[in-house]
Amino acid sequence: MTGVTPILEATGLVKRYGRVTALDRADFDLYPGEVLAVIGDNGAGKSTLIKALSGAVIPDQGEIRLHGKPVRFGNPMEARAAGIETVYQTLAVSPALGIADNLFLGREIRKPGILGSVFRMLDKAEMQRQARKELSELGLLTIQNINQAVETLSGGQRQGVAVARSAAFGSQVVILDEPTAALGVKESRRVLNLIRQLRDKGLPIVLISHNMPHVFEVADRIHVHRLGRRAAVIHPDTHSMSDAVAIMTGATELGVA
Ligand SMILES: Nc1ncnc2c1ncn2[C@@H]1O[C@H](COP(=O)(O)OP(=O)(O)OP(=O)(O)O)[C@@H](O)[C@H]1O
Repeated sequence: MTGVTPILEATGLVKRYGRVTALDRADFDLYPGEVLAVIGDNGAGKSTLIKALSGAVIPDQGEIRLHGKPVRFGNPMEARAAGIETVYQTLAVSPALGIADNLFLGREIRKPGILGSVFRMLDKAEMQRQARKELSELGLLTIQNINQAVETLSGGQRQGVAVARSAAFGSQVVILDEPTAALGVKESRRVLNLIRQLRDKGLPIVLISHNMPHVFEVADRIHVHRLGRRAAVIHPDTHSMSDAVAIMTGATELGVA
């Protein structure tokens, strides 16, 4: 993609944990409007890369650029404020809260005027209205009751709420960490459709996954991580799953950036 500035880009990221080098001069780029999958063997450094991009880990060396401008995130809140939303498989939502509450967690809408500014009263009706709108735009309104506790939802619906939450707030980039790992076939399908919908709405997505068929189904490009760095970027239409596995395991160095 020559001539197009990546939305999110990293060069030469290094992160050491004692004697372990989790990131060893890793590069990364994400372009507008794409689903980029990140794959790699266990321990290859995928999580550390994603944590560095989302402010959860501060790299020892290297540079991260958002819209071409260097950024330094001291913590995940700073990355989020800059528009990088990360949905972790486990920490996606607060189970005991309702759907609308989950969507607005940490960004609650207050009532207008003095009720909100002084008495900090929440505008529940407005939050429910926006939650309903967001979920129906994403085709998730099979969920009947917007105040239903998230713990009563299915795994796929929960993931949907988490993804909707990340998509709802003017995000620039959404990072999904193993979104289908705990889901059944039907629920995985819904989440994959959701990923496509978000991409079609113009939101670029980073998808970390061990599930090759899912990766090959939705990704526009595939970043293959090996031994702490990007070993190759491949395309699902020109490379096979066995090419991907061969690069992951070091059996071949084939691949194009
Ligand atoms: N907090 C930490 N302290 C010490 N070592 C760590 C820490 N986090 C990651 N590592 C090490 O860094 C290397 C890369 O780990 P990372 O979790 O990034 O890999 P991964 O590709 O995400 O693996 P998996 O697919 O198994 O989740 C591993 O050797 C791991 O043991």
